[in-house]
Amino acid sequence: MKKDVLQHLWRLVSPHRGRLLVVAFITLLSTGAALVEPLIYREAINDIAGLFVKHANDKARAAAGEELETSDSPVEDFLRQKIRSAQHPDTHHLPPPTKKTHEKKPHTQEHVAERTPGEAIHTLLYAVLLMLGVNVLSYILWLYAENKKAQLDCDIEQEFIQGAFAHVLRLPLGFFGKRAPAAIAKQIDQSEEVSAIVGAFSQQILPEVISLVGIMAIMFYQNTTLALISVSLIPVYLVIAWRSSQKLETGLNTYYERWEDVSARINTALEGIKTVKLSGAEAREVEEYRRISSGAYDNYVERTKLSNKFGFWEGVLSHVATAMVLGCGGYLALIHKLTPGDVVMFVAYLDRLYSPIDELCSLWVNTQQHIASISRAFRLLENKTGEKAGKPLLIENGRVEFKDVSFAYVEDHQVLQSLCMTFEPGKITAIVGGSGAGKTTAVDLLLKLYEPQQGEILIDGQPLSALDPSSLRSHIGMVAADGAIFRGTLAYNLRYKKPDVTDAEIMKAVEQTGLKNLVERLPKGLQTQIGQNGMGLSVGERQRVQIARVLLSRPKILVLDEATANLDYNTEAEVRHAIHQLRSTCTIIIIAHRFSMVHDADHVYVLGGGGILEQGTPQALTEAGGWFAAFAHAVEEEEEEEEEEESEEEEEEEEAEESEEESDEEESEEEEAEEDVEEEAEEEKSKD
Ligand SMILES: Nc1ncnc2c1ncn2[C@@H]1O[C@H](COP(=O)(O)OP(=O)(O)OP(=O)(O)O)[C@@H](O)[C@H]1O
Repeated sequence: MKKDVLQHLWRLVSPHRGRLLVVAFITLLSTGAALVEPLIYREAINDIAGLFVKHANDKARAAAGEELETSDSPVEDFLRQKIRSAQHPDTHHLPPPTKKTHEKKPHTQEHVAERTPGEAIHTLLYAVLLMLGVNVLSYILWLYAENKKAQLDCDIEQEFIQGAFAHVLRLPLGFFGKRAPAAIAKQIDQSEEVSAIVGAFSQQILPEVISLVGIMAIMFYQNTTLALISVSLIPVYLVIAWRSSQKLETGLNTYYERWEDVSARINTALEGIKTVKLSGAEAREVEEYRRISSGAYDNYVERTKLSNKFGFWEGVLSHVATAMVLGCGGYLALIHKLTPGDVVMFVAYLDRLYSPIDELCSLWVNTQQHIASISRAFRLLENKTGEKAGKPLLIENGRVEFKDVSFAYVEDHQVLQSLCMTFEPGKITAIVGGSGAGKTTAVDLLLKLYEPQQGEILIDGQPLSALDPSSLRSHIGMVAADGAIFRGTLAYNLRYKKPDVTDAEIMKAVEQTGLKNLVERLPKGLQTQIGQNGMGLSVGERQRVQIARVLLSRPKILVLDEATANLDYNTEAEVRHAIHQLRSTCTIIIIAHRFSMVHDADHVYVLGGGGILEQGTPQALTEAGGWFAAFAHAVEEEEEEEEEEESEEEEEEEEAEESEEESDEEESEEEEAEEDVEEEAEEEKSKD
């Protein structure tokens, strides 16, 4: 086990060491029964054996005409008489016992002392009561320790997962591009492993070691020869256990990685369920799952087989040891070197001796596995690339300045090169350019999602590198085409960036973004549950929810990255109107492929080749006849076509409605005429 993993483990449990020790101590007390029980067996069995010894001696004494012992107790005499007549029906003619009192001597290892039936019954009764008492007490203590441990488990587990989750959330965005979210989630969620490790520390290692030492001490104290025989196979046992742990430890990292891949695969398919269905890829996804999971299952079966193989040899050894103790113990009892109670006691201890060794060995193997799994989470914690805290942003106007900013995601592909841009407060600045020109990258740098390799970005003169990311982001509202809608109510989603906004504020933002109809249509209005990724909302509605969310946060800097790409022109006009209302209090940055979104901007930057191709007002750029002019021309034509299509559709709809109304009117006229005819006919009938 590596030193750093031990350090992590210690850091995990050390704040709770007091409670851990309490659980360990109570568990230790509860295992005390295991130490006491064989001693009770010995006393009970030796006293019962003493009964037979006494009976044999009594018979010999009677044959020799000696006086038989008796007691003052009538119960004792009755039992004695009962046993004698049950064992020897022909001895009823024996003379009644005289008043010679019995003297109770202790058993020694060489011989079993005589016991009267009363004494044997007495011991048996005490043994039964003592065993019951000890076991019930031990069970109560165990229960208490279990409950304490469950609470401790939850606390440590929660602390650990919470810490890992918080740490991962602070890692830079680049980290999340490398691994599937489900695999990261599995790496964070180490609940089973934490619980097992806490259990090992609190309930297993210490109590098992102490009971092992206690059992050995008692065995050696009772009989060195038999104790030596009992422990003679332990070294072989330990070698097997050590080899088993070595073999099972190898490849653990790959093993856990495979299971993470399995989770990631299922999750990815479920997240993209619509694409899976539309591509008819259900069977392929299942086959892919089968391929990935087969490797993980094969590995699991291999490990289980290996573990069972070693388990088999460990079991054989403990049975051989029991047989040896029984054989040698029986022989020693035969030659009067041990009492039968001693032999039974040793066999009972032997069972308890191998059980903690077995427990400790499998604990070692299991703990290795749990630690291998948990150290994957520790590795996440060791990732120190997390966002560093900094000074809070003291925002005044929200002026943004890019000063010679260069950035590359990977070597050999410079996305931005010495980029200089200024975004003035109270103005709308647009960034346009071809696909892959670096527009989104530029605003991601402004949001501190990535750090530029060169240059500096300033907000109201404060360099971004010195600012706290959370403070910075709290002043910037960003609407992106791929923004998330979370599972929860519509109100929860709207409040996500600013949880304390009032219902009235929400309703205002809802109106500004054209969401009013949606809210009225939904069964529970703002309290309607929205599915994962906005399931249940149209794409345009999802985008409007995000725009409303950002408007509610009243940002000083507003960034719209393709925010209206999925809106029709009427809704886009509504949103544009809402955005323009913020103009006086906000620095607005718009990235768009639609001319309608940028034609009334105050300034436009055209990005390309890592830098600025053109800049100026939309009018100046259109007249200059460069990239922007071509863009404006092409997009205008497209937009006009789309607008025409939309207006044609609207006209058609209106016409259809009108014709429906007309036909309705005609129908109602016909119905009225029919009703009149029917009425007239009835009137004529009644006259007749
Ligand atoms: N996480 C990433 N890792 C590596 N390369 C990336 C990453 N994100 C973007 N890129 C690359 O950086 C370049 C700029 O991407 P960016 O998204 O900023 O372009 P864009 O101008 O916003 O494009 P579009 O208009 O298509 O959205 C592209 O070549 C893209 O492939």
